[in-house]
Amino acid sequence: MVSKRIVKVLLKLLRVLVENSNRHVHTQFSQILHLHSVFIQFSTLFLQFEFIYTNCSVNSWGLLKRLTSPPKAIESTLGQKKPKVVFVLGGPGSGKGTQCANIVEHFGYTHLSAGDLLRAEIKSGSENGTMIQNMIKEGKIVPSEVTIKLLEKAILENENDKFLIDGFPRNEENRAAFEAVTGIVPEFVLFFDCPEEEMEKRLLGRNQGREDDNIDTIRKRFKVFLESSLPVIEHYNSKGKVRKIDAAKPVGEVFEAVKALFTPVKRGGGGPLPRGFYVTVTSLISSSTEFG
Ligand SMILES: Nc1ncnc2c1ncn2[C@@H]1O[C@H](COP(=O)(O)OP(=O)(O)O)[C@@H](O)[C@H]1O
Ligand SMILES: Nc1ccn([C@@H]2O[C@H](COP(=O)(O)OP(=O)(O)O)[C@@H](O)[C@H]2O)c(=O)n1
Repeated sequence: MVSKRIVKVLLKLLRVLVENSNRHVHTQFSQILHLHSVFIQFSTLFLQFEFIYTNCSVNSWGLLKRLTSPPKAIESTLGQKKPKVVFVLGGPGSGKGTQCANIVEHFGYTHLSAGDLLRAEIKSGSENGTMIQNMIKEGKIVPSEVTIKLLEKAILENENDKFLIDGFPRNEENRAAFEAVTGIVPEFVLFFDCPEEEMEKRLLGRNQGREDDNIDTIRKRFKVFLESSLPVIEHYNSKGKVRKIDAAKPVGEVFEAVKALFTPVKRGGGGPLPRGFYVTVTSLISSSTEFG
């Protein structure tokens, strides 16, 4: 250790000074002796500090830095990464996951499905598992804190800087909390617009063994989508961020429309929803909902 070596060199120097002492040297010698004693005290303290934290398996320099710098907020961690984020929204069964897989393949994004992350959390046996499972069974939205933590971890663990966040934000609480905690503003919001009858048919035929793909839960999810998720799309529409896709078409045709949004030279296939735009998902309710 450097400090031990310095102490040894100093002691050697002192010995040489004592051996060759004369009157002139003697005055300097007492000053050096004083300095030496101060130095020894400091070194001892430093060695004790080093010993304690090495034995606590903590890097003392790292610990010092952590103690002297303010606690890092999630925002600053994600803020440093500055990921490019596209939110992928749409009703249950509108084809979000299907199209995300295509975008990943063609445009190098990483797909993060909020629903998949929550299902993985249940499987991992986490303490939140039972709560998440019950919420999903009821088609309810899991508290933002839980979902945001999972998203943040997934973003930070991945080296990519381009992410498709699928199925999030699903309500105003999701949206506001994500913005407040991460500081991330989406590049745009990809909105898959699909009528209820089509989504219901797709979900009942999805066959992925999902507990929530039964008619009772599907109806609850449609209701939650209308009441809680559409206002989020409306919010982003008012900021000119929504790119609407007609998701009732066959997979290939839907992807052609999606491609246009991700290909810079061909950009222009989407664009913000015009004021007074009516979405087909509003067949879920008796009257249409007006955006803008
Ligand atoms: N454009 C489409 N036309 C017909 N079926 C589709 C289309 N897009 C997706 N599907 C099918 O519908 C089901 C739901 O699609 P998925 O991508 O899982 O939707 P979401 O992620 O929005 O819930 C899947 O079985 C999928 O294969
Ligand atoms: N942001 C989110 C996303 C999903 N979820 C839960 O996960 C369920 C499934 O979401 P999903 O995105 O995988 O599936 P779809 O409903 O879009 O088909 C939702 O019905 C919610 O219960 C949530 O609570 N919060």
